[in-house]
Order: sequence, then structure tokens, then C-alpha cells
Amino acid sequence: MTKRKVIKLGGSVWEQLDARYFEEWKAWVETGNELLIVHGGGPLLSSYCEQEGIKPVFRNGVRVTTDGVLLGARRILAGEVQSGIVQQLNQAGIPAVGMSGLDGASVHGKTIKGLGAVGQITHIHPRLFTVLSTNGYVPVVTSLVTGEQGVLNSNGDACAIAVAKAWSVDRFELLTDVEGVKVNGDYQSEITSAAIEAAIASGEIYGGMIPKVEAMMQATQHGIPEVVIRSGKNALAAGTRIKEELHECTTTHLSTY
Ligand SMILES: Nc1ncnc2c1ncn2[C@@H]1O[C@H](COP(=O)(O)OP(=O)(O)O)[C@@H](O)[C@H]1O
Ligand SMILES: CC(=O)N[C@@H](CCC(=O)OP(=O)(O)O)C(=O)O
Repeated sequence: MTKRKVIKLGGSVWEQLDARYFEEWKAWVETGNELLIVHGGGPLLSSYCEQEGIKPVFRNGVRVTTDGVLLGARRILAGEVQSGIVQQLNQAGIPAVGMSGLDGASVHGKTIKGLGAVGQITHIHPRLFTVLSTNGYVPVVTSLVTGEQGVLNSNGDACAIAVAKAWSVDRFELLTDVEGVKVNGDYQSEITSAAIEAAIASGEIYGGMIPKVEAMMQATQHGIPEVVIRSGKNALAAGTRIKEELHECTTTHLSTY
């Protein structure tokens, strides 16, 4: 039976990605499974902003998006980052098609007070993902989304989990620049939702890791069977999974933005 997987590829790790991931993804699609990659590009967008004299501002890992930042997001995420990823996937023998949540109006969002042109995902039309994947292509999606009044910048992790849920995936992975989630000073192979919430409250989980653990909790609550935060630098490392059963998860942090 065909299986579906969504990978969130963090901008923090793309340039240091372990080449073994290309083998893993190639094997996945060549054995008849479907793959969709949602990518970020936060660090490169921050560099762009600094070059433009715009100070990057984040709230709980989500970038406050002024008009100048949004222009940068279109240039950097949908341009430089995406074309680089698509080119490398194609070179590795994985037929990839770059798109954003604007293409086919596939991902919709609405603004949230105080964050500028940030889109909180409201709904997904997954038809284009399916058209591409059933024809052997891997959609490579950047997290610019369709807003009621124009383009919105969505956090890559939040966009990835919304796509994963709407596309009914069997597996959801977040690849980033660390081995997984660190709590009490150590990377955890398994973690409970309660421990995640406590670590957010204490500040041990902070910044860009917050939307990642929130995505992981949402995925588990939604019933996605396999959910993991993995190191993009080492395809052999186990990463962090959520430990408890579905009914034990709590939801208090799921609406940080
Ligand atoms: N408890 C934690 N465990 C691991 N990493 C954490 C934790 N809290 C915050 N982080 C930070 O989260 C970063 C990953 O988030 P981010 O930089 O947004 O990555 P990406 O670009 O992959 O989305 C790590 O590099 C690390 O600095
Ligand atoms: C609203 C918001 O935060 N958007 C993100 C989109 C890119 C992203 O998520 O990149 P990473 O995956 O590398 O963190 C941003 O502007 O940085």
C-alpha cells in the first residue's frame, strides 16, 4: 500500500544536510510511496533582512512580517532557497516540483494581530499535492500562503503540520540542525507532551523549537502514526518522538500564534 510522508526541511540545516537523506527519500518514492517536502529558510531570510537594514524580530519562533520582510520572504524562500532544493533533489534523481501555498491556492491562512503579514493556516486544498505525487513528482512547498488580501508568510513548521494533516500522511518528520529536543540538559529519544509544556514554560524549549514541538504534538493528537524531530546533519541519529498515547496529550500550547 502506498504510504505518504511529509518532511519539514529546516532552513537551519539545508546547507549541511546529510547526503544519506537523498538516498532515503529516493528509496521511499521508488518503492511506490509519496513524499512532500515543506521547507523553511529562516536563517537566509534573516541575513537578507539584515542586509536590507531590517532587524529580524521573532515571537515564540514566529517572524514578525512587515512589508519589507514579506518581500524578502518571496525573494529568499520562494526564490533562492526553493530553487536550490529543487535543483539538488532533481540532481539526486528525485523528480521535484517547487511551489508555495499560493500555487493551486493549496494553503490558506489568516493574519494574527501583532505579527504583520503572518498567516496562521486555516485550510488546505491538497489536490495539487496529489496530482503531482500520483504522477511521480515530489512537491517542494515553501510556506508562503494564500491570505484573504494577499500573500502571507507562514512559519514552516506550522505550515508543514497543516499540510501533513490535510494530506493524511503516515509519517511526519521535522529535520533541523540539532539532534532532537533537549530537556533537562539532554537530547530525548522520547518525550511526553507534559514534559514539552513544562520545558516551554521554563524556557528550556525556546525560539524555533517551539513551533516544532507544537507541530509534533498536533501530529500525534491527529493520529499520525509516526512523528519525529530528526537531525538533518545525521540521517542515522534516532531523533525525538512523543511518548504517550493519543488521549494523554494536552493542548494548552497549541495556539501560541
Ligand atoms: N530544548 C531545545 N532543544 C533543542 N533545540 C532547541 C531547544 N530550544 C531551542 N532550540 C533551538 O531550536 C533551533 C531549531 O529551530 P530553528 O532554528 O527554527 O530551526 P529550523 O530552521 O530547522 O526550523 C535549534 O538550533 C536550537 O538552537
Ligand atoms: C512566519 C514565519 O516565521 N515564517 C518563517 C518562514 C521560514 C521558516 O519557517 O524557516 P525555518 O524553517 O528555517 O525556521 C520565517 O519568516 O522565518
